[in-house]
Amino acid sequence: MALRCQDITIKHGRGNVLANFNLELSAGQIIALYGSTGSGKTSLLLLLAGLLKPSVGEVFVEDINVLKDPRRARLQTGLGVIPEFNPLLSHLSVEENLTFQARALKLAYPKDHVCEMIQNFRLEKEAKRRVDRLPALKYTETGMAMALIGNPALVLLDEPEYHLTTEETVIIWKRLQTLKSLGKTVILTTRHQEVAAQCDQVVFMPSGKVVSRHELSWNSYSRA
Ligand SMILES: Nc1ncnc2c1ncn2[C@@H]1O[C@H](COP(=O)(O)OP(=O)(O)OP(=O)(O)O)[C@@H](O)[C@H]1O
Repeated sequence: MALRCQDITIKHGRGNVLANFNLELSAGQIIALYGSTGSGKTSLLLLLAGLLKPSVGEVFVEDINVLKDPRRARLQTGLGVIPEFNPLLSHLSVEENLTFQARALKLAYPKDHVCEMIQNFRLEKEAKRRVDRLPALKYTETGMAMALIGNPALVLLDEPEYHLTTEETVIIWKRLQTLKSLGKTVILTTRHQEVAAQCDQVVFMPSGKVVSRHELSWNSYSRA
């Protein structure tokens, strides 16, 4: 089991973003949280990352209770760039950001992990550049490197196609397939049907209804 959300209610202000929300997903898949603006996709990512507390409910990642054991859960969960909660420090370089993350996760041999990520994402030329001066693809890849540096089982990405060209989106998609082949679970948010349709499973937000790609019929489910 990659994750389980049990009877989750998230309140923002006076309203509920999610109410009595339940979700169970198995490991090793690419999963889309698909829904329109304001349907709670980012809130769910933050919840899974342990960065948002629900008013009610429990969250388990790899059988770790995220609310009761956030430190252990954090080692299993890598979060990419989220506009509302961006882990990238804009005035620091790629290398400095990765080093910061490696130290925050208390990884042994942080330099080795930083070098590995820079090599894997072919960020050698950009390593000393400030992240706010990177082209969009390299910025997204730096966010993915930040998410992956602790070798988590679950990788969370908020609209990874955002700001990217079609060709760049294909490059990111290949990277996601590689993560899947390594046994990782990838959860991404999207507002785009064509992105969701490429994923193994689609979670319709805010209902939490899960449909596998093979069962998907957009005509009947697009308003689920
Ligand atoms: N910190 C906050 N305080 C108050 N309301 C919030 C907060 N964060 C999110 N919301 C509200 O909660 C609802 C869900 O927001 P969320 O960002 O999770 O949706 P989303 O599906 O990711 O939307 P988008 O596709 O635009 O990113 C929205 O109505 C939003 O305005």
